[in-house]
Parts: sequence; structure tokens; C-alpha cells
Amino acid sequence: MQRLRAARRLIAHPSSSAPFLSSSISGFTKQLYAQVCLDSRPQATAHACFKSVAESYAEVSRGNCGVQFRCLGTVAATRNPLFSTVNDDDVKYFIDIVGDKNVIQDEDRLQTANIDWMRKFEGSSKLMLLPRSSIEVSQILTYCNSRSLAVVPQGGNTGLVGGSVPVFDEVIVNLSLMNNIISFDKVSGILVCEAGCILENLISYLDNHGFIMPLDLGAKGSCQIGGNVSTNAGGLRLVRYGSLHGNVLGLEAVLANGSVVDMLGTLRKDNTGYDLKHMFIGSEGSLGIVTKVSILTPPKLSSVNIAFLACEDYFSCQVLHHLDGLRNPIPTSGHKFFILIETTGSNELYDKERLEAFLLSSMEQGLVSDGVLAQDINQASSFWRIREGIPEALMKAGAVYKYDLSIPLERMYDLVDEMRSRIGNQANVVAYGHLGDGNLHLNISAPQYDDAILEQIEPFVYEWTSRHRGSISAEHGLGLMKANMIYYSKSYETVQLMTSIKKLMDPKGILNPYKVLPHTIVPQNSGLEH
Ligand SMILES: O=C(O)CC[C@@H](O)C(=O)O
Ligand SMILES: [Zn+2]
Repeated sequence: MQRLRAARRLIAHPSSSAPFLSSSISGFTKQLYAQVCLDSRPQATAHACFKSVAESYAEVSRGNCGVQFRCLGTVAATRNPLFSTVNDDDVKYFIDIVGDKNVIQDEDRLQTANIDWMRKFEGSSKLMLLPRSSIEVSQILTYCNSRSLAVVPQGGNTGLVGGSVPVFDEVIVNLSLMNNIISFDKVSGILVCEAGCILENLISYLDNHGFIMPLDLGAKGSCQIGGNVSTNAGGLRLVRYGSLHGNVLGLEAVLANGSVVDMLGTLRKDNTGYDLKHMFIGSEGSLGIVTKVSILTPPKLSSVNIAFLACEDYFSCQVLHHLDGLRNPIPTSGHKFFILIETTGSNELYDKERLEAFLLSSMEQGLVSDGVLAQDINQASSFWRIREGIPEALMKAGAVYKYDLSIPLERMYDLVDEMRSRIGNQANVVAYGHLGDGNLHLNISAPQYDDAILEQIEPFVYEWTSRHRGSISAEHGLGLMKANMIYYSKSYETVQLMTSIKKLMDPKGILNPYKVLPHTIVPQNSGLEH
């Protein structure tokens, strides 16, 4: 680990240097793909179990009263009475399709599948199906549609907004057994695979062929590519390689009525009318179940540099954002902000020199107060482990209210400050995210769930974000948690159009019900539109 030392006291911190610095580092952005700003304020530690908003919701739903949302003060969703309940004949039918051992009724396995990673959202499904092919998915959906059985598509179940678990008794269709790599073209870098492939397995597979996935997430060990695509997962490489809307070249999806729609193209250019694959990227399984994907993967670059930096103020982080263990590589005391920067390129010497020169100049200008450069792959991964471990650490700390927001960079930290003054010492406001993408993960960590805290957070956080023309979901989706908050980020007309598309593609509404779209239609001109 190389500790950065610079004559940072020689040059003061003239704000007039910012334009110069911004332009001088903009050339770097092409090389950079991941970054994070981590606020070092003390976090709550070692609080025992917690009870979340959604757990309370689940309790209400177990009492068959429906799910109560705190959005707009209205009760928003009850179990759709038009949906049937699974009976013995249904189970027999499903056994015929997927085989006995892939029809799961075992209580322990169902319990895991009914609850999300955060243990916030819990359904009460009595049945999970594990199809092995698109044909089986098609047969399942054809049957569920004819019987009006609601379905929740599930991948690795690592989502943070309750999108991948049942709300009531929906049939869980889990794609884990569809985990084959179909093809990989070493010339074009195009990977075609089934939806149930675990992201980390794809990353390792590509690594052996000298390529990388354009997507990387902390949850890579469990999340599946079908879920990533369905939720348009963002992650750590988005600033470098762009979103899945750009990287997914094609996909296959099964519609609610069982039709298998083959859009599994591998062409870079195809302008033949509506590009419907985009309807399935980010629609969270509400329009169809993604069964196969084809993805453009970039070549692995030989030189990787990782810097872990400390800054004294948010202004400095903003200026640095263009760039993009569990021992702390630098002392945390005395520093308020941390940035993790990874650059990749093809000329080791040149790339390292450029990064070092940039960092030196940043230190001289007082933007960076301390920092280390990873000297080898072990140090590099220990830096990343710090960043990727934050959600898990927060979960262990007690109750956590999570907000995944896109906010114009210059205003991002204002929200953190405002939230801190609202919350006072009732909870810790922890801010981190993806600085290069303008994506703030605002986490409010408390010993336990508390209505008084929630009232300080919502709807304030959504109103604030909407007022600053941000998005209430940057990369996690809407799921169950934010379906009713959609108007904070989308206009009335947009939501109407989305609703019409949903009705057209899934007239009975069996696919992932209660998620994404609002349960109550807010009247036009309610003042909530963007
Ligand atoms: O825990 C969160 O709020 C964010 C999770 C994930 O998107 C991350 O960037 O680590
Ligand atoms: Zn994130």
C-alpha cells in the first residue's frame, strides 16, 4: 500500500482552482469506472434485532387486512380478490411440468424464498417452482394466467425494495436452475446466457477469457443476471460502461399469457422498429419473465489502479468525482469523506503516472487530505470489501431505512445535512453511494424501527428529491416499497402510459402484482407530479 504524501499545505484551497481541476481530470473519466463517497460519521453498532416498516406491513397482511403504505397517508394495497389460491390440482399440474423435486412446498425453503435479504418484506407463498427451461416457464405462466394465479419472479432475491418476494400468496417462480452459459464470442465479447446465471460466475467465466462484465455489484455472489436485467441494476461499473439499457443486446422473455418472445439478438445495430427489449429491462418482472440475455462485455484491461482517498469536505468530493480491509487503509479519525477510485487502462506505467499526478495535484490543492494507492490485487480487493460491506454492516447495526436517490451532484450533500438536522440524535444518517453517477444511498440507521423516526424521513425525503428534480430510485427499482411513490419521479401521463402497457401485456395483472405501479391513482394536478 503506497501512502500518498504531498506538499498539500503549500497551496491553499482556492475555489478558483476548481474549473482548472475539473477540466484537467475530465480526460480521466474514460478510464474510470467506480467510485464512492463514504461519509465517516459514526455509525450505530451492535444493536440487536430490528423491526422495519415492512415487517409491520407484513404483520398487517398476515391479518389479512392488506398492506398499508405510508405513502400519502392512504391504504394502498389489499390482496387482489380476483386472484385464485393454489389448490391440490394446481400442484399436480405443476409437478407434471417441472417434476416433483422442482415443486417446493417445504416450509424452510419457502420461508427463505418468502423473505427478502433485508428481512423487511415477507410474503406467505405456499409454493415455489423451479423451471429448467423457457418452455417450462411458458407452461407455468400459461397455466397461472388461465387460473388467475399471481406470480412473483425471483432470482437471487438480493433486491432492496421488496420486488422479488411475494406480498401475499403469489406463486414464486425461481430461475436458479436456468443457469447455463449458451455462448460466448471471443471476438465480439458477446455473452449469451440463461437468466439464472449468478453474476459472480459470469464474472469468473469472462475473466478466464480476458473479458469482464460491464456490471458489478456487492451482491454478485448471489444475484442473478435475469434479476439484474429485470431491475436494471446499476452497481459499481456504470460510470465506466453505462447501464444495462446500453449493454444488453437482446433478451428472451415469457409473457403473462405464456408466449415466449425471442428478442435474443446479438447485433450491435438493429433499427427495425420498436426496441422492445427495453420494456423488460427495469420493469421488475411486471411485464414478463426474462429467461435469456445477450450482453456485450468489454475486454479486461491490464492495468488497474485503485486509490482510497480522504477529503475534508463535500466540495472536494464533488470536484474529485470526475475520477472516479477490513482494516481501514487510512485513519478514519479526522476525515469526513472517503472516495474509492478505480481506473483501468492498457498502459500500466502511463496510467499509474497519470493517476499519481492527478492525486498529487489534488493534494496540493487541498482537495484530498490523505490517501493510499493499492499496491497489489489483495489490497485492491480489501479496499473494495470496505465499500461493498457497507450495506451488510448497516443491516447488522439495527433497523435501517434505505433511500436510493439520484440527485444533482451539487445538491446531494444538502439532503444529508438537512436529514441530520431533522433526525437529531434519534438515529445515524449514513450517506454513501456512487458519486460519479450522482447516486446517493441515504441510509438512516437506528437501533430499532420507530414511527417517530419514519415520520421525520417520509415524505420529506421524496418531496426533497422531487423538488430538486432527482429520482426516488436511482438503481434499486420501485418494487413494493416505492410503487406508490412513483409520482414523485414520473408525471401523471407517464404513469398512465405505463399502466396501459401493463394492461395490454398482462391483462389479469398476474405478474409481480403490487409492485412498480401505484395501487392508488393520484388525480391529475394533485401537485405531486414532477
Ligand atoms: O445499501 C444500500 O443502500 C445500497 C446497496 C448497493 O446499491 C450499494 O451500492 O452498495
Ligand atoms: Zn449502489
